[in-house]
Amino acid sequence: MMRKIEYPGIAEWPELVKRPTQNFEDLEAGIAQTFQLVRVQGDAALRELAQKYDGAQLENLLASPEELAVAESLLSEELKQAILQTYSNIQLFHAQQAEQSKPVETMPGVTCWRKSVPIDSVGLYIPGGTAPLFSTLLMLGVPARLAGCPEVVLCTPPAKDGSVHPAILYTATLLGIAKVVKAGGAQAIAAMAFGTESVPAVNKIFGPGNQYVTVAKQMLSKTGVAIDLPAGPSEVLVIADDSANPAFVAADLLSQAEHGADSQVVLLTNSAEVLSQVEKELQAQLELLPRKGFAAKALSNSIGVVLLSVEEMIAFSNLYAPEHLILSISNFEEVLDKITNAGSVFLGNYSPESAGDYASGTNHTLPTNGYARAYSGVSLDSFVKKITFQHITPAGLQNIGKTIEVMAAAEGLEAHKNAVTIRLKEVKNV
Ligand SMILES: NC(=O)c1ccc[n+]([C@@H]2O[C@H](COP(=O)([O-])OP(=O)(O)OC[C@H]3O[C@@H](n4cnc5c(N)ncnc54)[C@H](O)[C@@H]3O)[C@@H](O)[C@H]2O)c1
Ligand SMILES: N[C@H](CO)Cc1c[nH]c[nH+]1
Ligand SMILES: [Zn+2]
Repeated sequence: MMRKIEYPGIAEWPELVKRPTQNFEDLEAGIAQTFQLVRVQGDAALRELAQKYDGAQLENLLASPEELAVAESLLSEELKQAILQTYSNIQLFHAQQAEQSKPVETMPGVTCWRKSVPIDSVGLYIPGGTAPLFSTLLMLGVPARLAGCPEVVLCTPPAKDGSVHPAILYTATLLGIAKVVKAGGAQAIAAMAFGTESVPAVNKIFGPGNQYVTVAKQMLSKTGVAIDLPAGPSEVLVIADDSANPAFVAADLLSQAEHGADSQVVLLTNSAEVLSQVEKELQAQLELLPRKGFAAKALSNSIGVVLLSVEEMIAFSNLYAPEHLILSISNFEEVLDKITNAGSVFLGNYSPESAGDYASGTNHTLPTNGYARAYSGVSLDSFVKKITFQHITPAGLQNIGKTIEVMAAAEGLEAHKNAVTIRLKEVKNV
């Protein structure tokens, strides 16, 4: 069960907001070996590691056109409808993120503008180690398509029999993604970063995953391949006052705890009574879960904290910077402006976090492990570069030229100054 902490002083908070410790050095050493193996042996390494980590013996690393074609017939109508509804909601929410940058005349004759240009090739990692997260494919594939990225590659771990879940294949087909690679973990990230015989190297890699996937993505920082954000083991922080429904709160905590043993969930409350009721609910609901083992382990890494007031709880939450924040408090409208660090926020007793995981339209690929202090979740912007343009007329150069010359001279960069002076001389002579 969760560790219970009552009225910790502010000095104790920095220790409390630390996620369960991981030995990153050991992880990095193993991942560096995987990177090297994939760089040198390409597809052969992917086959070897699929056998080692996923128990799958693969002839072909790519899902075949037949596997893709048959997937639809393996899904219920109900599930296909749910996928289509979710697709539509994500599309609606992300389409309105498109930026319309208008040209700005900063001085007469000096015009600047910015244009969003899709990233040429992107790789999507879809987690599949313990559950086939086809919802993540919608979260990444819909904005990739809206942005207009021409080349989209998908990697996901194979099941033991070498198959990929039909819902992932069906969703890939809906999105027009034909290259579905059966590779998981750090080896999938390496394949998309460096390329193999079957997997093209891409410019940017997207997607959440366990610690191996997340650390592998972070290790790419010096390779020239971009990543979306560190989106590791799922987490949720619930702020609950005495208007909260303990059964709902427990259900939300368990919804993220069941993702994996390395997930963490946090309950903050200003009522010791709410904490003990939630604990009872957690025990009862946990028993009913098929993924009880994962959830119980995650709960043992989790905390329930009693604080003095809503203000204190918000301050603690801002320091923790949760991936998901749920406000189960009566006056949530009054505190929205005080939230400074969170990936995605759910308001009131009837906004379960699962709504954002699946269907409301917001993106569920979100920063974990405190990275919400500085990172945003995936959005349409994640799939484009913003290129700036400018055009200066001869009259415009006369207006701005002196400013450039003075600044360049002050920095001691004479050639910069001269690039203006040489033109101004010509403009004056015309
Ligand atoms: N933050 C987010 O936005 C977000 C969204 C969805 C899911 N998630 C998280 O994604 C994760 C999915 O994890 P998962 O494990 O189910 O699937 P996964 O696909 O991320 O990882 C499975 C792969 O991990 C590798 N692996 C497993 N054990 C290994 C070992 N001992 N050494 C080296 N590699 C190993 C294997 O290659 C395997 O294919 C969960 O932690 C979940 O909480 C996060
Ligand atoms: N909660 C996860 C993000 O941390 C996303 C997800 C996918 N499926 C269910 N949940
Ligand atoms: Zn979830």
